[in-house]
Amino acid sequence: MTLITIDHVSRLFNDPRDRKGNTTVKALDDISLSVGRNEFLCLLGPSGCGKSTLLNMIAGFDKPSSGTVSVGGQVVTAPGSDRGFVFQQPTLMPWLTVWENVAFHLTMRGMDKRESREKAQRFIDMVRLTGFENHFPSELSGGMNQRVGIARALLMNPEVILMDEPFGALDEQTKMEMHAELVRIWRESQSTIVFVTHGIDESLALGTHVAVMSARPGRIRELLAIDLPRPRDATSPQFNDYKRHILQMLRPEAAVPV
Ligand SMILES: Nc1ncnc2c1ncn2[C@@H]1O[C@H](COP(=O)(O)OP(=O)(O)OP(=O)(O)O)[C@@H](O)[C@H]1O
Repeated sequence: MTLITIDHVSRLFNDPRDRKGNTTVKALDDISLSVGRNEFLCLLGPSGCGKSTLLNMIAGFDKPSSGTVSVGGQVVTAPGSDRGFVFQQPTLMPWLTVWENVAFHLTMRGMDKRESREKAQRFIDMVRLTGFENHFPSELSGGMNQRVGIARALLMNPEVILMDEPFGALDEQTKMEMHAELVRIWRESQSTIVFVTHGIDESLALGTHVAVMSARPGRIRELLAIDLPRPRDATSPQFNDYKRHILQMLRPEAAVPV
């Protein structure tokens, strides 16, 4: 069943180099895409192809210049609690503990401390931070802080989790561990994920689908359904067949001057 529909979406920005605002930059050009419930879609493409712009429009942080984005049949006009967002940096409050960060949205809504603490625990356990509830972000590793950000997004029980290169700053080993954790969390929470990355391996490690985007103006070159068993083996011939296919799609892009 379709949960997210991106229907002929284009996005023009004023060219920041033109102070008078007479020229525009086309970041996205006529994107149409559907994401089914419980799918894990990776948006993959070179830097500047508009991945974050598209994700921000699903989140309701930005609006299309033309076309529409709908989630659950409703046209997106603003952020909403049906969509959780995990940023590249975890954006935690350094003066709050792990559980206070996870429960942030609940306490903001006026829920009492005991109840919000209880609600937060389930998600702290889900991201395997049990025992770290009273630690501060500065006492945790980058990967652990990112888990706090994921738990905070999950707590609102969103239909969709939107993730903008959340593991970009992590080392390879931690990134691989986080991939396994995220797949487990995705299955356990039965959520739908849209995940932005420029890593081919990352997209193939995670996605049920990979939307390969072209360099600016961003278009969908191909939507691939990834038919690989989990846990995914990055050394398997099938994994490398997908990788070769994507590389071939992206290769001519490298030659296009930006
Ligand atoms: N607010 C803005 N004003 C002007 N141009 C913008 C704005 N936001 C994005 N752009 C331009 O739109 C294009 C797409 O940007 P976007 O950040 O969505 O790309 P991306 O694929 O996420 O890149 P990266 O992987 O480097 O984060 C870029 O050329 C960028 O310069």
